[in-house]
Amino acid sequence: MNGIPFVKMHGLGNDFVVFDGRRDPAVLDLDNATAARIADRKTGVGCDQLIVIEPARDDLADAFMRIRNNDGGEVEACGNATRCVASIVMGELGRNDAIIETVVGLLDANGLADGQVTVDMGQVRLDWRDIPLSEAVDTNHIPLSLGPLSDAVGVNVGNPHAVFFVDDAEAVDIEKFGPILEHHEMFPERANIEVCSIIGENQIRMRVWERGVGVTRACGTGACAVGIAAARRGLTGRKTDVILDGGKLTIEWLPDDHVLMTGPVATSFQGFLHSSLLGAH
Ligand SMILES: N[C@@H](CCC[C@H](N)C(=O)O)C(=O)O
Repeated sequence: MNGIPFVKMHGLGNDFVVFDGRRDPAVLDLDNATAARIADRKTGVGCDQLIVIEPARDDLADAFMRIRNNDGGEVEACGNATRCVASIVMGELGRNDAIIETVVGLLDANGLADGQVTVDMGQVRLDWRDIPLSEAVDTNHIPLSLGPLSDAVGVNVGNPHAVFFVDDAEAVDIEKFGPILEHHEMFPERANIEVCSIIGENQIRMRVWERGVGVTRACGTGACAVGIAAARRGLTGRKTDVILDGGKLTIEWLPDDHVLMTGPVATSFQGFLHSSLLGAH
C-alpha cells in the first residue's frame, strides 16, 4: 500500500489523525498549511486534531506527542488525544502505564481494567499571566460579557480555557458566541470556550468551542478546566463527572493542583495518507 500510515482515533468523538513520526520521518516538522490540509474534512483525511508521535526527548518519557489543531496551528495540550496516544504506547510496551511528553511537560497515564485511561494532565495554572489574560484580573471572575455569557473562569491546563456557567448550556448559541470569545482581546493566545450548567451533585453538562477547530463533541482539557472552575466557584466538589456531547469524562482536581482525567479511547480505522497531501514534504 502506498502512502504514510495513520490511525484514526477518537476520545468521545473528538477525533484525531495519528501519525507515527518515529517510523515515518516525513511527518516530522509538518508546516501549518500541510497540517491544515490533512485535517480538513473536505480535502484531506479530516480530524479535530492532527497528532504526531515522536521519539521522547526526556529520558523519563516513553514517547513525545506533537499536537496540531484543525487549522494547522501547533498547540500545547490535548486531553483526549493524550489518552489515545497513551493507549498506543502502553500497547507497544505491554504495560498499563506510560509517560507521554508534550511541549508543556510529562504526563503520566494509566490504563484501567475497563479499558478507560486516566491521565494526570499536570499542574493547573490559575494566575492571570498564565492563562494568559491581557489584564491583571481575578481569574475566578473575568469581567467579560457577550449575550447570555458573562463572568468567566480562566484556567490553564497546558492550554487556555474560559469557562462560562449558565442555567441551561443547551440554550446557548455556541456557534455564534464561541468564535467571538476565542478571539477576544482578553485572550492574547486566544482561548478554548466552555459553556456549562450544573445538572446534579458533582455533575456538569458542558459544551465546547475549541480554539483552532470550532464546536467539537468533546475536549479533555476543557473538561478539566470545567471541573476546576466549578470547584473554584464552590458549585461542586473536586471530583466531577463532566457530560459532553460525546459522553462522560471524570475529572479530579488533586490537592497538589494536578488534575486527573479519566475516559475512553477508540480506534475508527487505519489508513494511508496520499503523498499529494504532504505537498513539498
Ligand atoms: N481536543 C483537545 C484540545 C485540543 C487543543 C485545543 N483546541 C487548543 O487550541 O488548546 C482536548 O481534548 O483537550
